[in-house]
Amino acid sequence: MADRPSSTGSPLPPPDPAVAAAAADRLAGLATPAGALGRLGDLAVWLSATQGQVPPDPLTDVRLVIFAGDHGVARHGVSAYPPEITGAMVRTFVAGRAGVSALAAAHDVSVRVLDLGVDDDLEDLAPEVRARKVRRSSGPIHLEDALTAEETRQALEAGRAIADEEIDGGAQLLLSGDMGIGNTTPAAALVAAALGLPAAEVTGRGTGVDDATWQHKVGVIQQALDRAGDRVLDPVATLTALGSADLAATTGYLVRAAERGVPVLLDGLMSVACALTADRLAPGAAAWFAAGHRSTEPAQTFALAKLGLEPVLDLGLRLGEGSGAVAAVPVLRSAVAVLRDVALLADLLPPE
Ligand SMILES: O=C(O)c1ccc[n+]([C@@H]2O[C@H](COP(=O)([O-])O)[C@@H](O)[C@H]2O)c1
Ligand SMILES: Cc1cc2nc[nH]c2cc1C
Repeated sequence: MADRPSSTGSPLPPPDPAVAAAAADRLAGLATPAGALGRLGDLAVWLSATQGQVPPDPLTDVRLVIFAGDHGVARHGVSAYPPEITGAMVRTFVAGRAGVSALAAAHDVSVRVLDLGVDDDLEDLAPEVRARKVRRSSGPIHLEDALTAEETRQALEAGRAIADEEIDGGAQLLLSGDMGIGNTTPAAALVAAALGLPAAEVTGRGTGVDDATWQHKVGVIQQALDRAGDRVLDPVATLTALGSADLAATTGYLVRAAERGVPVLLDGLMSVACALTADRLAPGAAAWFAAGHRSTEPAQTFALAKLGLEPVLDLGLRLGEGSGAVAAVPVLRSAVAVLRDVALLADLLPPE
């Protein structure tokens, strides 16, 4: 696959390599056969390095932010559901009754939902939910730009500020989630743009479109890519042409978490498409990301491969909302527990 160049920035520093080496030493010395902890061991080493300490602290403050927005393209026959669902689901997150709400309650993850571009004023909700709103919906990307350059800047900045708020509030691990009917179309376009792939390879079934709708969706994504032209060489211009306020904000949130040295657990297609964009904007950011799960969307698998991330779970999920990331949190907590609490083999054996 033909890679696109990154546009800006010197590489971000990775999680501390010396701490990673010390964590790997401790892992190797645990009272388990060598390698027996498999990927739990890898995750424990990564978490140690992100925290800069061995063993890592237990994950008691895990926070999900759901970035919500509508997409002009959703009025052009690319989804199995109408755009009115987006605002209704934002109200459902606030009420704590969505799929992700149940998972988050089960796994002690806090949930914050923010309207970046929902095509509904949501005036019945608390002003905090709307405080970062950039606009109502986005331009239909096959016909016009999703955003203006100024709106993209504003949304990226909003995402950065949201990450700062959560980190300053004590987050040890951040999760990103999405809500927006039609959003698998711009997210797949972002991945195609970053990786130089044709629409037919990245297009998935989203909420469950039939064959004819899938074929139409491929055409819409290819038209959007052709319309964007060379702007796909620049990640910010790509967000303006093909993204949306919620996807740009998610990207800013991920970049800022990596800059602040706070680990992120990614979710499905939207989260991972934004992680790919974040790593284009701030090369090295991906070292701060882990993949919660593999979504059924093909574009997510391409983006994960490019980022070098192996998902923790593979459950056939395609809900979005941050659900796959939240479902993976107990696995990360398990990784921390083994590196903290398992005895050292050397301590079990009588001294020679
Ligand atoms: O996270 C994923 O990979 C994922 C895959 C398919 C669908 N979704 C969710 O479904 C909505 C987008 O699907 P669609 O068909 O409307 O583009 C949006 O609200 C997402 O949260 C999410
Ligand atoms: C009901 C519903 C809930 C969702 N959550 C994320 N995307 C969604 C799409 C629909 C249609």
